[in-house]
Amino acid sequence: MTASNHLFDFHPDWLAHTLASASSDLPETKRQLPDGTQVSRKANGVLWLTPPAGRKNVNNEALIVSAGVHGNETAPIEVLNGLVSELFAGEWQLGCPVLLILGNPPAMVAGQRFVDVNMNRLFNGAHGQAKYKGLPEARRAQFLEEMCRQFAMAHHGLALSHYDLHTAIRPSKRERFALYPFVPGRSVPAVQCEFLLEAEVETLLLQHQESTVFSSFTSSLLKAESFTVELGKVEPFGRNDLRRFRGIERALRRRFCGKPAPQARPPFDRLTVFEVVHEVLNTGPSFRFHVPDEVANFTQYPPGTVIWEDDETSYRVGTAPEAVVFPNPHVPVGQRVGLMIRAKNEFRAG
Ligand SMILES: O=C(O)CCC(=O)N[C@@H](CCC(=O)O)C(=O)O
Ligand SMILES: [Zn+2]
Repeated sequence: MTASNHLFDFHPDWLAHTLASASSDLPETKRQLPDGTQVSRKANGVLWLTPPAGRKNVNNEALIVSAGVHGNETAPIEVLNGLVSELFAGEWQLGCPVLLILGNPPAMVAGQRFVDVNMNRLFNGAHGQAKYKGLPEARRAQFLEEMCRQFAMAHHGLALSHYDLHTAIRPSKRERFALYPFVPGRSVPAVQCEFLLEAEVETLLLQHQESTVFSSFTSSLLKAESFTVELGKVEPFGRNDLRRFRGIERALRRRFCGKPAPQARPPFDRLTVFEVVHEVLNTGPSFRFHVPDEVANFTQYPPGTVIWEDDETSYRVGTAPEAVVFPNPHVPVGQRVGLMIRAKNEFRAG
């Protein structure tokens, strides 16, 4: 009997087990891999991995990697599941502590972005708002915050990074891009830009304000270097072309193994950096969004274009062209309808 089928109650892998247990409250279960790596299944879809004492942590780091915070964004879930299967099969050994999270198992089973409420608007304490009281997604966000807090405390001497992996609803003129949460006074470390390039992510958006997304919580509260990483387009389980996700898979495997970073190589040796200049919010019944439904991420608009208006105000593109990301007017009042971004600079590796 292998460690994996024991831990996953005889399901073939972590993902199958997580889907089958989506509506259960599982107790913590611990196992040890043959090389001494400790595996703790903290709850459904949450694995806390610790290498054996004495193994050198070459990059002096601890990693949180999440996927499935939106249940229909399946490719990164399949990537993480594949890496867990490799580790459990002994194909490589763990080089640093890792917390792996499949965010919203009931939404994964339903094949939906969320069940009751978008979980990626519930972090940084937003889960405590009265309107979310009693909702399973609010409880899960609170639990995930607590898991991350405990993991950060347990490894407080190590550099903490968090990669929250997603796929986008719309097609994109830039296939893969990352968002860097806003924390006053900080800038993106070169080593993180190099990691994004290693993962074949060539575009970075700098957020302009703190928010209630998962990566903003781990950045602001846990001082992690965190990113939301958009890796392609939403597809159902089994319909992803996983060859398009090899970059992130390779780069994460390398970090999990604790190997040093490789030299950046063309074409993945420069990162285009954008800054968010305006967040479009649904302002209420008179809100009108002038970006059509089929527009791709990174579609550019010339100066002066009216992007949205309501009966009181409007937003026009400023003096330089701006592009739209995540256009989606079908959100509750007060929530994000899209981001307007402007090119800032380029990061060149090496
Ligand atoms: O394609 C879309 O419209 C949404 C894709 C997605 O889920 N993106 C994240 C971004 C989080 C961030 O701003 O860091 C989200 O909307 O939650
Ligand atoms: Zn998402």
